[in-house]
Amino acid sequence: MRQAWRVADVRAAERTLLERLPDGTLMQRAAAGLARRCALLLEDAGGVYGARVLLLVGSGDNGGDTLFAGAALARRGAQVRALLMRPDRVHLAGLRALRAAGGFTVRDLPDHADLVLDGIVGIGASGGLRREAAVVVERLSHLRGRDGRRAVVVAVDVPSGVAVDTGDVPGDAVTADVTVTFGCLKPAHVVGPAAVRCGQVELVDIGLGPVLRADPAISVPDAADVAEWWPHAGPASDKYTRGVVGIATGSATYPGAALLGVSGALAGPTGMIRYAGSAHEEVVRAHPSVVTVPRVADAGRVQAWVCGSGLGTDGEARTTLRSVLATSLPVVLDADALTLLVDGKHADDLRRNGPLVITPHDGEFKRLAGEAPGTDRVGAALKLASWMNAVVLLKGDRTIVATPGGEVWANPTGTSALATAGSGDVLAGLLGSLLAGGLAPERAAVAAAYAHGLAGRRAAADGPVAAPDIAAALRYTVRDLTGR
Ligand SMILES: NC(=O)C1=CN([C@@H]2O[C@H](COP(=O)(O)OP(=O)(O)OC[C@H]3O[C@@H](n4cnc5c(N)ncnc54)[C@H](O)[C@@H]3O)[C@@H](O)[C@H]2O)[C@@H](O)CC1
Repeated sequence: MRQAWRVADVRAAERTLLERLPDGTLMQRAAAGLARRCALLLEDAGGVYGARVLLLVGSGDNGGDTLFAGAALARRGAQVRALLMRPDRVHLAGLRALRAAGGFTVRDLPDHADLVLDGIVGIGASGGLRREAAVVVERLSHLRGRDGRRAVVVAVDVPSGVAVDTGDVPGDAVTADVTVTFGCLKPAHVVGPAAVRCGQVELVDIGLGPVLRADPAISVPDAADVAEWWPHAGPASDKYTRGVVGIATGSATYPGAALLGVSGALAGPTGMIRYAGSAHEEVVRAHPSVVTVPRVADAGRVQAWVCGSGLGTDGEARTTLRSVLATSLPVVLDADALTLLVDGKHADDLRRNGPLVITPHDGEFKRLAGEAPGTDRVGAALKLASWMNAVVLLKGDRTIVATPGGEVWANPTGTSALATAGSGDVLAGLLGSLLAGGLAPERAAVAAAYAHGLAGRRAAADGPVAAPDIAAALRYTVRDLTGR
């Protein structure tokens, strides 16, 4: 698991360290780690000696890191040029170090560079990029290096132009191949469109960890977390003790939603699936292991329900929703069930004891919350989670899972391959199975999003992806993830 901290908490930790260490120590640590990573990138691309390195240098300490790293590369024989955003306000010690190592300043963007270090602005950024910086950033993609290859862009701490605490990208911003960050991750590395701008994120240890006292803002699961959480059958397990998941999705009009939900659940840990709904004949034909009935009331015992997609919004759909909410079991609500919640007729049904997980995309979120997630997706998801007393899985390139208690997770496995009709039905089915298998709601949501993303990637490796391909890939993804 990795974790990200907000700027104010990073600053507080940095202040503590700065009081304990001689002046400049932190910046030297940061610059040394940055230079080491840049040297490795250059070695991969033909060597450090003679490589053309361009530094984009802002007026704060982010520019200082960049100048010191540039000096280290110049000492190894790289031709280092620095473009200063504000020559009148530059980190003077950094500039002196660069010059002493043989580096130069330039007045305009050169035509060629093998490596660009983006040190325009780091965690001290406020608002969108200023004009002089935006003009430079717009032209970066034209830079060419050795053999006509595109210059490799390394962002120092964060890509300039991103909103560090929210992961928003309000305007022009650097798109990096690698982001070298210091001390700890920040939200922009793991959520929102900013995370995509970071490329590969690498962390340089500057000794911040022991003095980071605040709780992290966001956690990012890894494969080991998901494997550890995934419920496993033991020698004494039977189909009931492994959990029974109830799927109340789809309808005679939309049987596909039912089939996809079931196929997602089939990749989960439960020993049995019960389907309740008007698509019951199609479901049993396609999946003979599923026990099917026409109505939730007839379904028998389950340990969790999935309700929503393809249900429609008529009286029968309302009855289905009411029936699952009347239980005290964990419930996943998706798609049409979320639409049904909007008109307020189910307010009383929502006052229940059982855990609730909702899985909106942005449009559904807007209908539920009254406004789109906006620029602060984490903040918006937390607000809705608290308001609905539900775990909110807000779908996106970096799907967010927020709990009513204030915990936030960002899924790192997302892929655009998942943006296809029915993909969410597969996710909801898997999530329901994990809940029925005994996993706590937030872990079930995090683990389902993680496996679903990996399955999307696996399916995409074979060509264009439709939802059944994601469901088919899930089985192998779960095997690889859990070793079973
Ligand atoms: N504080 C510390 O102890 C450490 C800080 N480090 C570096 O210092 C950085 C933070 O330094 P600062 O606090 O000086 O802040 P930054 O260097 O991130 O940014 C502040 C400067 O950027 C300008 N600026 C602000 N918003 C801008 C915008 N939208 N467009 C263009 N320019 C803008 C400001 O005028 C100011 O001069 C970190 O990101 C990291 O790179 C590292 O050296 C590690 C230790």
